[in-house]
Amino acid sequence: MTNAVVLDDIRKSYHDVTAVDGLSLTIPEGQTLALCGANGAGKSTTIGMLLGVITPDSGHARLYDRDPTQAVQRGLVGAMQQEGGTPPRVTVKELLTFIRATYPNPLPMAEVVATAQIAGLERKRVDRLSGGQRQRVRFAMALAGDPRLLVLDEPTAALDVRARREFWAAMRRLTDQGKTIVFATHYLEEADRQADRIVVLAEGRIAAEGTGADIKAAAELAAGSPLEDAFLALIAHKPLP
Ligand SMILES: Nc1ncnc2c1ncn2[C@@H]1O[C@H](COP(=O)(O)OP(=O)(O)OP(=O)(O)O)[C@@H](O)[C@H]1O
Repeated sequence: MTNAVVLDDIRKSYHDVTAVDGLSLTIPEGQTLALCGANGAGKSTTIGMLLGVITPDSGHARLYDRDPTQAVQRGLVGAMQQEGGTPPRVTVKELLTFIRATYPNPLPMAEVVATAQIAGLERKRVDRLSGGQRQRVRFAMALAGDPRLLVLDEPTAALDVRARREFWAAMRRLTDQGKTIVFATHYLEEADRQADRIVVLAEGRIAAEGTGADIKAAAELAAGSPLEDAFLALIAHKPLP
């Protein structure tokens, strides 16, 4: 089986803060993986190293058995990081046209627009969108190259209830096509419902992983308990950042 992602003992510190502390993770192609953890647990730093935008102090990340930067350049990966990434003064359509042109086999514009639910926004300036609209445009940017792997840092954070529901319906269509998806979230019910596998990070390490039921078992809770209870039990001894 092809592995989309291999993280091998990656570490990253910022001065005296250890953001990621020897994390190893293999994600087979086609899997949907949720990365959960408290503020400061190391999710975004892990995603940054996975994408090759943050260099690990030690260990290494491989995507499709390549260097992450090379995999990104080949259009194998589409990413939506937490903030920024949209230039001012261009329209949504101009931005997506430009991005699609940088990929060898981009997704047809109509499919990008439909999947990211941005119909009607194409002529708007990117810097005049609402938070939720901008988030959907950033999702469209991640989709534009028709990547095999989508890496999404808190993709539903600014979405309203309907947009969130439609986002997950679109994600299910993508997983049905065999895409691999890695997403970070604070919404544990979303992780439980949408992911094949949940990884709980605490202080830059994997505190528990598996299905929602596995996470509850790791926290020694009954299967019917809310995942949030398991999560809080697993990170209970960690101080607030
Ligand atoms: N560029 C940086 N410079 C200094 N410290 C950093 C930097 N980036 C992250 N950190 C620190 O590393 C730790 C992990 O941060 P990271 O952003 O990976 O966490 P996170 O799990 O994504 O948090 P959140 O849920 O709040 O987005 C935190 O203590 C953070 O303050």
